[in-house]
Amino acid sequence: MALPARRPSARRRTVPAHPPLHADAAARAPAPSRRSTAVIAFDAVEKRYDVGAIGLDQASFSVQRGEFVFLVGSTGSGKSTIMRLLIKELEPSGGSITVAGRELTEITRRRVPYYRRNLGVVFQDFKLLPNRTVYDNVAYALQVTGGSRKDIRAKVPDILRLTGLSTKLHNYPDQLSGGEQQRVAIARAFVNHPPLLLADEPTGNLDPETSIGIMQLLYRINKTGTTVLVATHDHRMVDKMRRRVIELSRGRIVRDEATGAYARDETTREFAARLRNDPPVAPETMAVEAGRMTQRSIAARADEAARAGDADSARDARIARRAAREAEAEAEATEATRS
Ligand SMILES: Nc1ncnc2c1ncn2[C@@H]1O[C@H](COP(=O)(O)OP(=O)(O)OP(=O)(O)O)[C@@H](O)[C@H]1O
Repeated sequence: MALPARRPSARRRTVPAHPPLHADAAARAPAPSRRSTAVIAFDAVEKRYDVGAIGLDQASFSVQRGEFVFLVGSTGSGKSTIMRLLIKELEPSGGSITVAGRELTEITRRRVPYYRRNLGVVFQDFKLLPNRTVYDNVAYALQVTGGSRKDIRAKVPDILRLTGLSTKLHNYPDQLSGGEQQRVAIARAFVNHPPLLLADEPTGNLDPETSIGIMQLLYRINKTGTTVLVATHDHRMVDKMRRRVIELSRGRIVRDEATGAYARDETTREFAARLRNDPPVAPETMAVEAGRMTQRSIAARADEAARAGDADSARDARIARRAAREAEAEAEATEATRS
């Protein structure tokens, strides 16, 4: 696609918040069930591959609108299977999957493309069109969903600004860094402002500093109201983000917790700053060092931070204290079993 003649508008436009997700309005599938208000609901989902491998084993979870959720777990635990079921690249062997209350098995093959218009999907390997520029890669996502030229001219510069790519419009993918390529992939996934964004290992090929930028971008997108589901191996990032975590093991959900939900809304600038500064005592560090750290010193740290009015430090210390208590209890229980 040719670049529009006029230069992208310098006007700043905020990303619109989302209307409720309509999973497949155009697909004219049966009316949504009223039993769930969740954006995503997995109910006892089974996925068995042809060769007998278990992709998912009785997996049940739901995600509400506006949530930011991490899927974690070791290799082969079922994260990608969840993503592929959600984009209807795979069909479940049992159970029920609903997106915005609509049962996915009721969406016929023919209607799948319409359903997918409600999803933004980002992969580890970017999947950019190599012979198209940054601008055209993003514009293409609008073209295939019937976007008008006017629409494209209005939306593409906006999304490239949001993703920090305004100066790279004319570059081809092989003229970009890995982080920039992933930004293009995110821009492409988000240009239609889908209510649900799925990212499968979005930082898998990136260095830690670049990964922070990508997570910051996903966080910014989430702040516009988009529900974000990220499958990742990046535990460090997950711990730093302190968002909801669903952990899988051999296709089963073994943990689902809202780790460290924020007490207040952060700006993306504050969020990035916090990611770059290690918390005084990170939960992960605490788990490792629990044996060496006395509860008294942690409590003192919490009191000190609270007195100094540093809410973040106080909160980190509180989390650390709780982790220490749990780790000590666990250590005592292990010792008791051994003796
Ligand atoms: N196409 C397939 N055919 C057969 N088995 C498969 C297929 N895809 C996945 N599996 C199996 O299903 C299980 C779950 O795989 P899945 O790709 O969902 O795991 P994952 O958690 O995403 O792993 P990774 O972190 O390595 O990407 C694994 O045992 C895997 O070998």
